[in-house]
Amino acid sequence: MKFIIKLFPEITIKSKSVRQRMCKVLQGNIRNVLRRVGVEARVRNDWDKMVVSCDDGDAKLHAAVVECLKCTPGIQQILEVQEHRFATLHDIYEATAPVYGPQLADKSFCVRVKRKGQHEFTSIEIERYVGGGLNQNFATGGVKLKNPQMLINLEVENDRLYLVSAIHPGLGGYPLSTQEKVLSLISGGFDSGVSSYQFMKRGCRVYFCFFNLGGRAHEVGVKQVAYYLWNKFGASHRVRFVSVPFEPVVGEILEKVEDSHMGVILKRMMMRAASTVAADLGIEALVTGESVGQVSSQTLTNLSVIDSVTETLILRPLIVSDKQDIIDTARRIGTLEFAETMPEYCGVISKKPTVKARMERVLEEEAKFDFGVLEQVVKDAVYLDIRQIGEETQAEVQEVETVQALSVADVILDIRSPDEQEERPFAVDGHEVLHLPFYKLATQFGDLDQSRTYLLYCQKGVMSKLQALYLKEQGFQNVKVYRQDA
Ligand SMILES: Nc1ncnc2c1ncn2[C@@H]1O[C@H](COP(=O)(O)OP(=O)(O)OP(=O)(O)O)[C@@H](O)[C@H]1O
Repeated sequence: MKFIIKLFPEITIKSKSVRQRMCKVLQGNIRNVLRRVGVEARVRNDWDKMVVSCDDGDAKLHAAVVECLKCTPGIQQILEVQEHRFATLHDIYEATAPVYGPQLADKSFCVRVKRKGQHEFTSIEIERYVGGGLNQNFATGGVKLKNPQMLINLEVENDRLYLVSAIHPGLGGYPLSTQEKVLSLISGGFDSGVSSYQFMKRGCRVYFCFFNLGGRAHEVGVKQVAYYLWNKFGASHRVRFVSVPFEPVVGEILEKVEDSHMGVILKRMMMRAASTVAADLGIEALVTGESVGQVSSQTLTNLSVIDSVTETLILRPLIVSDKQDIIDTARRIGTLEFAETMPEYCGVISKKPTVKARMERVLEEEAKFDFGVLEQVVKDAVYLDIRQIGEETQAEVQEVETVQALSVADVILDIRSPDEQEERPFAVDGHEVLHLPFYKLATQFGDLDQSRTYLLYCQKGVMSKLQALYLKEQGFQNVKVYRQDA
């Protein structure tokens, strides 16, 4: 299969050398992400577009290739094409007729051509020639320029003809890693997932930093979101997931800091720790999901007090976004369901948080805080290669059996999101498959018939392992993981 990749529009205003560098990066990124789904692709750079050629086998793999390209930053549009060489106008018709002619029975149609290069004919002449030929030689429903039942898109460039069979919108943005790295403070809610995604789309390698405020389930959940985002939009490059065990800091704040200042001081502690982690990773900017006024304590005064704790640049891409827009983006990128069910583990919620923190007062409160505690948690931070999240889970859940063979009493529990279930229906011959999306497991697994054994199924086997671990922790022993290729 061949794909034409239309580059992000901003590339046209880049200098030749920047453009070359960005294209080279994108070429590599495309190869990398396709390799992850088992496809070795050739990527030809043609200045204003790229042509990706690969053997993508069956329909399932083809869909996986398209999905990868749709989620790769720096791509504006993806055209599925057949490539032909031609010399004359008639050659174009000859290549087009066998592909589209049989599909045109009784259908109105229209031919649209985009042309580049020196030719003896114009785009309109090609449209007329090919359209006329198809209309004469096949039993079509006639040419209709407005709202035809079938639109035939052709791209002509020098001596190459591309027959376009499908057009998919790309992500836009910049190719990943053409911009510098950032450290995203991720808490698993709607906001930090979206802010992380925005930086990936803009071409930054997004590393993740999570402050564990207490709660294994929260950490599992946040790891899931970070892994999901990386796997979907950023898998061309390795990044780290850093988990900082922040419970001792929370304890220290609860004990020593006056109630109204706890929130601001917790954030200042996070920024101090994140700056150290960032410096350690050679990263110059932190990203958060904060926006003005979202909660009463996210005032400009407080944000400014928070910022002053570090020289590291703090970026807040959602600063003026409306919550509904953030939620809509979360839904579009697939993080909504994670966020909706993320357990809240913040014990440091002031009953009456200050909206106008004063610096002197903050310093006074912080003077009571033992900074040795902060130093220690930063030392204890765990740095994971994000790919390890899958592997780590595997190691942690040794006691969760992964099975391939099914016994009659087993029930497969498909825990994928409803969208995914609809897109890629999953069935096993002669076996019962129940559907319970992962975000309902915590509340509804207990309602299932507990005399049965449930084999959790998801596409990649990562989520099912994490969830199996979680259920085991909740005391359910009747869970295993189901892999077709276990
Ligand atoms: N436990 C945490 N670990 C890492 N970052 C955090 C944590 N808690 C908060 N943050 C960062 O601070 C930002 C604001 O957090 P806050 O709790 O005030 O808002 P929020 O609405 O809960 O954010 P989100 O929707 O991203 O969870 C988050 O977007 C995130 O970037």
